[in-house]
Amino acid sequence: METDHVKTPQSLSAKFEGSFAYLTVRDRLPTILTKVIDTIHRNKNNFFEEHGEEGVNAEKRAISFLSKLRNELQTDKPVLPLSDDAEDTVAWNEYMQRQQDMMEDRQPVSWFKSPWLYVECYMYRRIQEAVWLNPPIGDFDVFKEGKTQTFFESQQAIMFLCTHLREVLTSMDNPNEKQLFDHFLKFLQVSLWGNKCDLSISAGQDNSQKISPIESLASLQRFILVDDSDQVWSALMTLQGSRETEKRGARVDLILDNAGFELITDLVLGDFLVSVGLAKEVRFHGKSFPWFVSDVTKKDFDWTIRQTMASNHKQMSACGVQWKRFLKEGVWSYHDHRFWTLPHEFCDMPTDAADLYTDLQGSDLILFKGDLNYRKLTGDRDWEHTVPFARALRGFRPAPLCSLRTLKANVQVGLQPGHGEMLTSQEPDWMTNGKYAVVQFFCPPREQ
Ligand SMILES: O=P(O)(O)OC[C@@]1(O)O[C@H](CO)[C@@H](O)[C@@H]1O
Ligand SMILES: [Mn+2]
Repeated sequence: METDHVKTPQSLSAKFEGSFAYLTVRDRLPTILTKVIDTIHRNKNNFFEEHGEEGVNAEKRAISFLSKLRNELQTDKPVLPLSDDAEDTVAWNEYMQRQQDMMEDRQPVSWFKSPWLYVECYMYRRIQEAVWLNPPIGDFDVFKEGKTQTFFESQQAIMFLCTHLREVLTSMDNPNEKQLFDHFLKFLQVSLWGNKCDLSISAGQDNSQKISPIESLASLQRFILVDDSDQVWSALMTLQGSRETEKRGARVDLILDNAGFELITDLVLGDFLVSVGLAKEVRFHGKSFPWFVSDVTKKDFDWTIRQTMASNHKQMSACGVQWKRFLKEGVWSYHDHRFWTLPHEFCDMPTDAADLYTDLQGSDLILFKGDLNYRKLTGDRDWEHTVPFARALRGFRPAPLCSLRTLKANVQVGLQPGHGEMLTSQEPDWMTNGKYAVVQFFCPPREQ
């Protein structure tokens, strides 16, 4: 639904030589494929132990499939239809046709000529195809090792955060609105910066782990380019006391991004919201297969809660126990939908995943974590920086929503005139260096 006078710009693409999209497709994606191949190879003995010769054959076939894929990418071959028969195969192949229909001069859809968002998502789906086509290793998560490692590397920061949360919750006896808001802001910002990288915010660079993630927030404030936190707060506050008969608080949907430290920051935020009555329900949405290296799947979600429960650190394990209880009581729930691992822009959701859109319409606040979700919200297009966020959403308006995102791709809307230009002149890579962030909110207008 195009309601505004601003024309929808073209998609970012590797066809623009030298662009961030181009460099990603040329350098980053083949490197990721090489690492995946290496991971599968290193697990050869495990596959043999579990499945005998069949496991080794599966390993060989998957590696040969992925090497071929890497070659197709590097030589800009036409993108191929998927050949497995998963739940989403038809949707992917239809989308490829849609891309084909948009190509100029009937050129084939290919890695360096088609939209970056599409080809990058497609690569992760092809990696999964390699696994699914080889049933003995069909359950293998090629990114699991990395996700586990980042979780263990950020133990110190996780302990700080869990301790802080438990202290806040036990010390808050009848807090006033101002106190509640201050704490809310902190947990929201920790979740925001959790997206910066998978290591801890406080001590990612060295290993000293002296500063708590909470203490670093003040110094990071100036890097938040758009901060609509007060509107997020208002969205939550309108639900306070407005439903006398129901339990107080909002239904919050948290569209997760990465596992490791970021997931912990999201769980801590979800815990805070529910524990202080700002939310009556938190629904976490993850991916249904391994995606973009570090994204959360159901297995990662469950594993993280189990690990947290099993910690020797008292406050950390107390958090894990509480989280398990929230899930058991249904106050928290985990959901996945195949749409989150399709290449579509979110404005396609009403037509291409109507059930998910209807589901999200029941939310009081949707929090979208991370860079890829921002790219999908805005269609990964070459927008002017001053275009309003509402315009870039192009009719995607299921409920009040907010993007919590550190900038790692060159799309940014909703800035004040001149702001983007100033940043470009001072720091040409401000959109991709992960230093900056946005808390960008949109509320659909009320029905007449
Ligand atoms: O969504 P996330 O985890 O914040 O970031 C995903 C990401 O690392 O992958 C893409 C680059 O290949 C970019 O969208 C972004 O930099
Ligand atoms: Mn991610």
